[in-house]
Formats: sequence, structure tokens, C-alpha cells
Amino acid sequence: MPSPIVLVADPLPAHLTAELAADFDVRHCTGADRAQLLAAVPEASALLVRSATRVDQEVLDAAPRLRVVARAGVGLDNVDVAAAARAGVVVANAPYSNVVSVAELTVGLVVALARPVLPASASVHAGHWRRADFQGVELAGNTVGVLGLGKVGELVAVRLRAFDMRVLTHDPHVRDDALERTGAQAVSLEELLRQSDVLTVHVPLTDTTRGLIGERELSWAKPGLRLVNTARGGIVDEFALAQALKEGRLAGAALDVFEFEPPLSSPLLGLPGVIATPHIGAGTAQAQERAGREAVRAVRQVLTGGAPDPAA
Ligand SMILES: NC(=O)C1=CN([C@@H]2O[C@H](COP(=O)(O)OP(=O)(O)OC[C@H]3O[C@@H](n4cnc5c(N)ncnc54)[C@H](O)[C@@H]3O)[C@@H](O)[C@H]2O)C=CC1
Ligand SMILES: O=C(O)CCC(=O)C(=O)O
Repeated sequence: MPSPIVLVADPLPAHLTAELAADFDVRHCTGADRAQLLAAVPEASALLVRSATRVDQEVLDAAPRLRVVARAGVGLDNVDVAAAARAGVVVANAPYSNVVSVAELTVGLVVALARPVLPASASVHAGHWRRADFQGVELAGNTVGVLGLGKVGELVAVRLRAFDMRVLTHDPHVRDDALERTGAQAVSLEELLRQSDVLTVHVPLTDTTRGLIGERELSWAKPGLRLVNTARGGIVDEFALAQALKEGRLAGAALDVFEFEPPLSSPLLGLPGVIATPHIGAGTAQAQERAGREAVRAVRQVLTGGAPDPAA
């Protein structure tokens, strides 16, 4: 009997896909466009993705043999989980694989907004020595608002408490033990914006969180707010954010994620005070190894008939 086909649609560590190739027919279509994906998927029993490949009804309809979609990462907004369930396809993600990496990048971005490290470095490289141009603010004593006190939000809160920041949070499902571990105080979304010097976004992108931080919410912002989003584009309205930055109501923003990636037409690109990174929250060797390993394990479990771990 021919080996089941495992289609690798986004880049994963090569040694992990090589391990799978010992038992399955592993085929790669990383960097493929939509038409190439739709042409490759009909034979596949398993599909391995990260965040770039959209697995929607069209892909599922084109894949009658598909048994598992394994997401080497956390967010499942690129997978139509309900449609997969209807089609009897298991969806597995890697919920703890990269949360430390995302939290660490977030803290780095919070620091980089408070102290203008990036423009100062560019200036020195350009041959200048302008110490007075790069005055920042101390984080100690500032208030950070953590929007979404889940796995990443909690790690961020604990790390920023170590900077002597006061931590507020807004999360409709917040658990008491998370508040205890972080020392965060739960407030309404409006209070979070009114009181925070730094707002950091850690909610998933869903129908209810799309546009959660828009024009109205930014009108509540404490003057000089610095905003960090390492969760998903689409949660923060990019046009409303650009307007608030242009009007000087916000002091800066750091974004790892954009509504459309790459964000070629984002109003935020080129704005002073905006730090932009190319969705690298999970971009560490350790996170990629863990996420890839969990995804590969899920594929193996489903294709060999073991009980799969459900998506979290
Ligand atoms: N930049 C990157 O490379 C990465 C980004 N992410 C993003 O980070 C997000 C968060 O990850 P985790 O912390 O692991 O998820 P999680 O599921 O552990 O936590 C999310 C939290 O958001 C809360 N929440 C949901 N709706 C909310 C709302 N309307 N207002 C306030 N809080 C709300 C939930 O109650 C939960 O506590 C992921 O969904 C993913 O999109 C995750 C990994 C890598
Ligand atoms: O590295 C990736 O695929 C993106 C990570 C991510 O955004 C996630 O795990 O939700």
C-alpha cells in the first residue's frame, strides 16, 4: 500500500520533515501560491502549516483524503476549524510551543518604544553622536495594560512586573489564578486604555476581537500611550492607529503582525514612532523546534491511528 502523503505547506525545520519522510510520502509546497496549493492538496492525507497558509472551505473541499491539519504554532485564525470538523478533519495546534518567544519579543518591543534604541543605532551607524536626540522614559512606575491575560499575556505581565511596572488587564474570561500569578488588576477595556502608558495586545483574532481596538477605543487612550501588538493584525484598526499617531495622541507603536502580511499598503508603514517586524514572535530556534515537533507528532498520531491531542 502506498504511504500516506503529508503535504508541508509552510517552512518547518528540515530535520523534522526528514523524520516524517521515513514513514510517509512527504511533499513540499512551501512558498506555493494558492493555485499550486489547490493542485497539491487532493492527494494529501495530512497538511502541515504555520500561519501563512489559509486552510478554508475551498482547500478542504479540494482535499477528500485529508485527515489532519497540523498547525506548527498557536493561532488558528488561518484554519477554518468548524469546516474541518464538518469534514471530519482533525485540527491540531502547538499551544505552548512559542509563547515564551512571543513574550520575550513583546518585552523587547516595550523597551524599544520607551528607549529609542533603533533610531539611535541607525544614527550612530550614520556617523552621528547625538546623545540629546534619544531621550526616553523609564518603564518603572509606568502602567502596562495587558489585553488578554492568556498564555502569552501572563508571561508578558510577569516579565514587566520585574521592571517595576504596574499591571492592569482586560480579559472577559480572566482566571483568578492568573491574576494572582501576575499581580495584575482586572479593569474594563475603557479603563485599560485610560490608565495605561503601554498597551500590549494578546487576544486571538476572532469575529469578536476583529477591530477590538478601533477609533473609539483609541479616543480613550491616555495621552502618550505606546501600543504593542504581537498577537494578530486586524485586532487593532491600522487606520485608526495611524491617525492617533499622526495627531500625537499616541507616542509610538510596535507591530509584529498586520492585517495583510506583508503589509505593503498599511497606513502605518513609514510613520515615525512605528516599529515594524515581519511576524517574528515565534522566530526563535527553540520555538520553531517545539512547534514543528508538536505538529509532526500530531500528524504521526492521526495517520497511525493513535488518539490525537485536540487543538487548544
Ligand atoms: N507574533 C507571533 O508570532 C505569535 C502570535 N500569537 C498570537 O497570540 C495570541 C495569544 O496567544 P495565547 O496567549 O497563547 O492565547 P490564549 O488563548 O492562551 O490567550 C488569549 C486570551 O485572550 C482572552 N480574550 C479573548 N477574547 C478577548 C477579548 N475580547 N478581550 C480581552 N481578552 C480576550 C482569552 O480569554 C485568553 O485569556 C494567539 O491567538 C496568536 O494569534 C501566538 C504565537 C506567536
Ligand atoms: O511562526 C509562525 O508560523 C507564526 C506563529 C504564530 O503567529 C502563532 O503561533 O500563532
